Amino acid sequence: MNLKSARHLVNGSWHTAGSAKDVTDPGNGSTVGEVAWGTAGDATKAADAAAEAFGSWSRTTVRQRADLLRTAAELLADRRDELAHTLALEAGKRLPEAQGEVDFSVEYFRWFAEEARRTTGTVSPPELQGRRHLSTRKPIGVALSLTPWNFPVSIQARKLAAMLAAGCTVVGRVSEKAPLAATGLFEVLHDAGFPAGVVNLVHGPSREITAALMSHPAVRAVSFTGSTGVGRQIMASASERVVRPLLELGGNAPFIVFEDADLDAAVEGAVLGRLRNTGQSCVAANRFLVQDSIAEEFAQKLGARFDAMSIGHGVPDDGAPVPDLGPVIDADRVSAVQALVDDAEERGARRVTQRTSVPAQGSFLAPTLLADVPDDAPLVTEEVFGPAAGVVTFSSEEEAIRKANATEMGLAAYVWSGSPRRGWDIPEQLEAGIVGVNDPLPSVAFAPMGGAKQSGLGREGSSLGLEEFEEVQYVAWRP
Ligand SMILES: NC(=O)c1ccc[n+]([C@@H]2O[C@H](COP(=O)([O-])OP(=O)(O)OC[C@H]3O[C@@H](n4cnc5c(N)ncnc54)[C@H](O)[C@@H]3O)[C@@H](O)[C@H]2O)c1
Ligand SMILES: O=CCCC(=O)O
Repeated sequence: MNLKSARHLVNGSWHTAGSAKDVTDPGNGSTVGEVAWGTAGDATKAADAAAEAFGSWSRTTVRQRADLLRTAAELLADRRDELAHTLALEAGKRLPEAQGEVDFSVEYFRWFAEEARRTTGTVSPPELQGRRHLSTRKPIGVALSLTPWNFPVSIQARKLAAMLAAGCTVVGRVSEKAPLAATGLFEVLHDAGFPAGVVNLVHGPSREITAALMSHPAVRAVSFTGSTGVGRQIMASASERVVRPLLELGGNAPFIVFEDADLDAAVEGAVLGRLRNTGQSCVAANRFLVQDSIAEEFAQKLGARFDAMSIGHGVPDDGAPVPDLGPVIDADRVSAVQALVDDAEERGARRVTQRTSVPAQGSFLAPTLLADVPDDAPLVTEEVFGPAAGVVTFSSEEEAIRKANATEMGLAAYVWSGSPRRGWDIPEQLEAGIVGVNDPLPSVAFAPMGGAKQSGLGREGSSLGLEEFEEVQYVAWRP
């Protein structure tokens, strides 16, 4: 595999048209590779290739598609360590988390290899003698897979596996901040034997490439993961040609802890829920809503856990232990998170964590917990996307639910309680697409992933993820 150079894949051939940009290791600022920097013309060629391949690929049997997806899963698993190493370097991940991301990506290819065979339709009983009513599911057309840097491999895998299982051909674009391992994923698909033109990839300036792809007449679906702001722009441009949008956007997950929770388990859940991927996860626990009777104890225990974490490069030299926390993606992310913390302190929030020192080289932040955070502080009203969070208190279930839902975002939410009734009742009242009950890591390939409100439209994974790339055709038949 060539994991130093993110190239374009068009009609089965790799090339590096255009100039190139460096890809940087957030853990020390060194260059780890380069990404080809194409143009709108390259994007159009990729969409042309996908359009040309659609006719034959959409008519392959589900058995053929399932077999290829299974081969891709096996090849991806074989290349796991190589891919994870590059992924850890370019995205600033801890090596075990990068390995976990590739393993998770394998699951999507396995799952959709199985789901491909279940694209069944219905036959409805007729109301008049002799008539027949059938509905079938067909691939929608050329689909676009546009993804961010935080989970660059697994988010592409979640989209590509579903699109290919449905019988769509694909053009992908990945974030220039972490394009190498994601390009390695496309290489896996190429090497697994997907025919030329079925899977294409183009790198380059986001607006120009996306505009060229969205205006291509064969493109019928766009699956975008990223910020809500860019998601709105994608949705507006999808409206021009009535392209079907699937949008996985920003979050602001409440992590609600009731006084009947196992407090130590809740604290451990909070560490994982907040600090997985150095806090840069769309489903991350963004703000802690804690019942007032246990709020101080929760904050002190969580603050102590944050302060005790080791911080460093995610791929340490010479067999040194992997640190508990890696860098964030770049200096802009450091400043954005720091600004939210500073602002909350100016509004009267109290710092619970003590540590401020971080490694001198690279984009690091000390994990930070604040208490007594006002309800309107951006630290709790906005997506932090980094290793900091605030504790807000509540005194009743009603107040917890009101505060949890007081956001335009609705991706994930977490509930910690020992009460089976709360485990059932509270999720029903939360405006979120995903709820973890005593579970800080809800994502699995076989369950639906997606958000309510401004966190997005549609679902990925599960059987619903396949339907996003299918058109239902109804046939009324008088034999
Ligand atoms: N809901 C989910 O499943 C999910 C998953 C991961 C990340 N996210 C969200 O993504 C955001 C962080 O990722 P990001 O900073 O890469 O997001 P982003 O929206 O800035 O970028 C996402 C992708 O879109 C491209 N892009 C940027 N501006 C564009 C434009 N004007 N037109 C077309 N493409 C454009 C980027 O190059 C990147 O590839 C967070 O808000 C996070 O919550 C959501
Ligand atoms: O950032 C969003 C993806 C998170 C996940 O897949 O669990």
